[in-house]
Amino acid sequence: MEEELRLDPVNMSPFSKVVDKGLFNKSFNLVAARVLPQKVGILNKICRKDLLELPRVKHVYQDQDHKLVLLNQKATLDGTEGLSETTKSFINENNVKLVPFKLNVDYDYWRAEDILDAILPPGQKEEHPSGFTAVGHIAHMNLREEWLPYKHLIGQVILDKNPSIKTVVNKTDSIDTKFRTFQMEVLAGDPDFMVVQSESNCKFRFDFSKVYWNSRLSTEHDRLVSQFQEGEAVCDIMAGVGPFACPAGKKRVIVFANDLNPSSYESLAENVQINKVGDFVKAYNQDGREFIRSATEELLEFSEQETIELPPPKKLAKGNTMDTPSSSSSKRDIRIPPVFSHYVMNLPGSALEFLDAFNGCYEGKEHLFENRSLPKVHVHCFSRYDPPVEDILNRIEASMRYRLQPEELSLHYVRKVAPKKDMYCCTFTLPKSVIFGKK
Ligand SMILES: C[S@@+](CC[C@H](N)C(=O)[O-])C[C@H]1O[C@@H](n2cnc3c(N)ncnc32)[C@H](O)[C@@H]1O
Repeated sequence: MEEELRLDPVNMSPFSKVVDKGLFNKSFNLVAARVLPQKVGILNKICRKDLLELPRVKHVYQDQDHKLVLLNQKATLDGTEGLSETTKSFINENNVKLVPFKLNVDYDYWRAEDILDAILPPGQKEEHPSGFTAVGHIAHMNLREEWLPYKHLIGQVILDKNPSIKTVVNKTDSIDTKFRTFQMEVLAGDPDFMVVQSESNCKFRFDFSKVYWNSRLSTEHDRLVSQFQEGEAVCDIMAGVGPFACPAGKKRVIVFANDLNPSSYESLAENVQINKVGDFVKAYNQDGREFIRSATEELLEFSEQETIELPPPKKLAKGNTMDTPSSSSSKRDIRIPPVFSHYVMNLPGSALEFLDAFNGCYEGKEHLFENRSLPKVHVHCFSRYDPPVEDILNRIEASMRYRLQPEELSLHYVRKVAPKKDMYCCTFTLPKSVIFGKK
């Protein structure tokens, strides 16, 4: 088992905004075996268990024409304790001298957890706040009230110990705004909120203080995108900055992506460009309820006029072409379908209430589905019930005015957002009587 150096509590006022790094200079008294350089290899081999094995600490040092090999922390200078019989014999047979060794470490040596454990008052140690969510160069923390007096110290430690982090912020309220953004306070670093975040093989640029982004949803983004097929059309009604839309566009899925927040819309449009999916993804800035209807009509018009012309397959070395699903056929155009195959609604606090907009959205257009499946809806929601099915079926019915049978609803658990609040994705096929019925 690896040994650890221990850092005792340091005395620092919670109100100091700057960590006194000098307080973390520590010396540890150890014992070293002074051996000839040619003996280091054999010592390392046969006495390994008795040598110092500490993360981020080298255990062999030069001492004139000899080497000093550090022994484990239990070893005593007279060689009587903390060493195995093999090591003791090696020491005797080779006339090895044991000498005192002072190991000095400083602030740079310690991990963020060690430093925070030493600064913060004793309590539930495992809950000391060294964890954060990274969004681009921003470390996003959600500090509990008891740590707030130390927030600037915590921020500095996080900044110092994570080279890719340039800004540390703390969430100062719960998310309840219309656009699912939250107030934040800079604890350390530059007040720069413009980030570039990678996900699903795409890059997303956005202002983290103005739009919604949650890196914990990456699996959910990938899960839904994997259900979309090349050439299908997807209506992403609450698209944010494009974490469903851009990866889907890369798969040559046609996406109408919308967000009501003007800042999200701007970033969405920019991310479409950054990820070079402009042939497949169109960005909109409307209310979701109106968008369900307007996008459904616009897609039909669009499909009657246009096809998407794909660039010729990329040339590879020796004249081979890159083999993609559609480059195997000689046809290079993708026909735009007249109907959406999927509607995505990721606004878990209220998206179920938007389902009424599907009533009559394909009224008089039954013929469009003669050779196609009816569209699927993937709508996210929260539920406080366990099991949640009845609660969700009731809410779908209240909004869509149609009672789904339990077997018509596929419920995917996404994540826990609070002790009694889970997020789900409900997937179901839009019933004929809903979409072909009256508005
Ligand atoms: C939970 S976020 C999800 C964003 C994105 N789909 C994702 O997975 O990261 C919900 C989004 O819905 C947008 N929004 C809120 N109300 C809306 C509405 N009435 N119509 C359309 N979008 C809305 C917010 O601006 C926010 O970007």
